Amino acid sequence: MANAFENKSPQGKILSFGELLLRICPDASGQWLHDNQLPFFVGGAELNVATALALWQLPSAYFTALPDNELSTQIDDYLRAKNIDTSSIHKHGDRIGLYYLTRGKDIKNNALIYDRANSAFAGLKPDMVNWGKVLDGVSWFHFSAICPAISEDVAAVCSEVLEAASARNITISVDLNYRSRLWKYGKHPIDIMPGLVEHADLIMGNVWAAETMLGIPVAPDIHESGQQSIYLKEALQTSQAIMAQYPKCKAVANTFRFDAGKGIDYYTALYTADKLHHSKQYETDKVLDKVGSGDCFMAGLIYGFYNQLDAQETLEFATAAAYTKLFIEGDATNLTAAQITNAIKP
Ligand SMILES: O=C(O)C(=O)C[C@H](O)[C@H](O)CO
Repeated sequence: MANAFENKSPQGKILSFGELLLRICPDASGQWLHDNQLPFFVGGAELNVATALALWQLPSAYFTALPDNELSTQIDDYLRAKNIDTSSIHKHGDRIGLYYLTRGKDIKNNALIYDRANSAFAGLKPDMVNWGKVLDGVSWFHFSAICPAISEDVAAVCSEVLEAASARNITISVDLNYRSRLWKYGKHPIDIMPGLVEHADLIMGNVWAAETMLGIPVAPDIHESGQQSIYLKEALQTSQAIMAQYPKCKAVANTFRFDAGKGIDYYTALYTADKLHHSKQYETDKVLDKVGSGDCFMAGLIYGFYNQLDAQETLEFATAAAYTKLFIEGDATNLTAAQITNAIKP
């Protein structure tokens, strides 16, 4: 069966929209102070998506805001060398956002420190950007729940660009990536996200994010058995509830990533055309870098739907993309589409 996006979009650019962040990586022992060295990576959830798509030979474009200075020019050159179209990057403001993450740690703990207040992206306001120009030639628009978590103004900008993209019949995807360290401006995700998600054709996240952001409840005893079949049943219910609540939505994807000692167990589900697909389960007892694995899954879904793969092929590609990212240091994948296809679990 062909996929749910088949007749939706002509094959234009895929524009990822979000804040570029530099990740600074101190080591846990403080050796960086003695060595005068702090490793870093270029990141930001939506840029990680754009980077993967460009590497996989799709027409990938990226919108962010950066200050008009020499550092931004170097970053711009770096992204263009990766075949990312940066022509719509908005130059204003004074800062590039940073985050510090202790080497080898996950963003879901105290090892994460944000230093992104007053960044150029956080300074975006409605009516500042000509969206007609930015969206010219775009057939797919991707954003994530990190953007509206930054400030009320940025949430309003998200709404503005989504209205413009919807009016142009552009396919829209969203990653419900919940960052509890953000959302500090007096609004909760549930106040903002439903109004943005209503524009989305493809919604990716997990059942807990759907609860926090869209108010779709998760069974309270879900962790009791730990069985895959119970989690998949929950994925089905959450997906059906999302589809009922958001009539524009054509596909919902959920990931399940559980810590297992120093490693993880990982599998995913995709609901589309009234059917729940699930991936193979991947297991590993060690992981190098979890950052950006979810972004890679998102990019894999876009890759599959854009290339008209069927739903199961799309899901297996996206899952292998996310899983293989766990062994790559840095924010984005460096594996080609062919390498990922070869890594799909038989
Ligand atoms: O938290 C953010 O805003 C980031 O973009 C940092 C990481 O790039 C992101 O969490 C990875 O998904």
